[in-house]
Amino acid sequence: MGEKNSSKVLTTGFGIPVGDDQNSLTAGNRGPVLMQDVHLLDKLSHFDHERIPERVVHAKGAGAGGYFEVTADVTKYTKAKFLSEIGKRTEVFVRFSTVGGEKGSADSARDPRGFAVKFYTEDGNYDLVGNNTPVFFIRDPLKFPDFIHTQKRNPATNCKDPDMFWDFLSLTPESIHQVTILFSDRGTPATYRNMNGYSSHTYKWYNEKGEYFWVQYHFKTDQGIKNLTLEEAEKIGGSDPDHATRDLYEAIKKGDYPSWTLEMQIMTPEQAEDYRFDIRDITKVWPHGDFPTMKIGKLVLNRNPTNYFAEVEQAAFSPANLVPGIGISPDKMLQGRVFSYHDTHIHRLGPNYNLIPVNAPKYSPENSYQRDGFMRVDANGGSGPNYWPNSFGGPSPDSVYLEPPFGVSGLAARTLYTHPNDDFVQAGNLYRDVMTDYDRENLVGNIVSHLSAAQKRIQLRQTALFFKADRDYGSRVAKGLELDIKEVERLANMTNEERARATER
Ligand code: HEM
Repeated sequence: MGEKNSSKVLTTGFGIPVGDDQNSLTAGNRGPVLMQDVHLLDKLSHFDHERIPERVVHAKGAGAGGYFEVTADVTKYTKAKFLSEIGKRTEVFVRFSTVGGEKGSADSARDPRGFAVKFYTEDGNYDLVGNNTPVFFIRDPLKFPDFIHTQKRNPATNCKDPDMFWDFLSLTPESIHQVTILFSDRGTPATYRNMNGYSSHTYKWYNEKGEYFWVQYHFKTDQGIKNLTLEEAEKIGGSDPDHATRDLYEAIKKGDYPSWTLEMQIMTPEQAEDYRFDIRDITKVWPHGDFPTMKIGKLVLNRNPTNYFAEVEQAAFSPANLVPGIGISPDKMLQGRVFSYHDTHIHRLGPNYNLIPVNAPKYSPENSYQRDGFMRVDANGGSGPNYWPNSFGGPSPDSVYLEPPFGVSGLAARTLYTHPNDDFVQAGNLYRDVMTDYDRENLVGNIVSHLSAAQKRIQLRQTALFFKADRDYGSRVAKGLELDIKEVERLANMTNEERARATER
């Protein structure tokens, strides 16, 4: 198998040759075992400590290596070096995932899919940690832990719970756009190769002159979008729960390398100011009619990991890993995310997780004054200075890498989010204008099949939201659930607070 055992003599973890790996050291041929069987103790102890915490979300996933190639000149928008010329290639590592399930859960689950890309650039690692959906359920990071709790298991039964799932979503009307995508067949992609990836958030690009732009990333699959129907997903979930993981591995193994075309939406700050949708609101898209996409590159996956744990399980992505030329936007969800990933990686992998080969920069030296900590397994900065400023020739900051200054304003307060457009218009447009009759039929069927397991009052509250997005949409769900359509309409006409009160237990 591996190169490591090339000497062919089995050793302990400390390299000491082992004479017998089948029979413990015992007193007499039937035991008991002697405490001095250090090989047995070492082997059992290492096994006892094999598991690390799984990711709190996105625990089940598959990964692969490859490259990103630039196909258009974007230097007037960004000074990011890896995007600096047509034809330039950058090594990447990509991990796809489901969100709510555990590490052993089925790849076919109805769930958004994670689409995380690590670019190993000459200015350090840039992570774009997106999903296969252009929007999200919530727009405030304060809601994220509660939202995720409802997608996981009931604290008493330890089972998935449709009441929790729909209770939270129906009390969180801004989720309607993402819920509509999730319950379409796009909620169950056929494979990881057959789905798009999106930044979902708005990010900032800035150029050499210090001018900045708001951007959204769209990785469009070159394999074509393919989804599973509810029946297909349920069948595969039972018979082959790792189908998407295997599909990715097998395709790359046989040289059928999957690829995605990166298309960008780009907006000037002036255009953003009076734009009809809030560019900081991750529950909204920028309709392509307003901002057409521009093709700028190609992402190709052509290398399977040789060891899953080493590369995929230990991969640690973070929206905080940005390179000069790319910044975050004032989207408060994104602000929350730039804290959360580093924090969770320390819990999952330890404070030196940045030195694990899949996470370490490959094409720029790590020149920091960070030292020590658990599992600092490299030279730890050797004898060089461990503080700044110093006059011993240590690395120094260079202002050329600073992000240009940007303005922020406003009164600090915990205020209810308001914006002239409402949360239902884009979900309604998606239902009416983008979906086909077949899509709408499956959407309603998928919702009815899931929502029917929740309490009646929750069904009513959620169906009122579908109704607010589109009358036909809400009416068809109501019919499928055998709800009183008059009651649904009455709830739809209430404010969110009134609706919540009217449907309390
Ligand atoms: C405030 C909102 C959010 C918070 C606090 C949050 C937090 C987290 C955490 C703690 C992890 C586990 C990371 C690990 O253990 O390696 C994670 C994984 C992930 N999140 Fe989020 N998340 C948020 C929103 C989002 C959004 C909006 C997206 C997509 C646009 C997203 C995409 C991902 C992906 C793709 C992964 C898996 C990365 C991998 O493959 O290792 N998350 N998130």
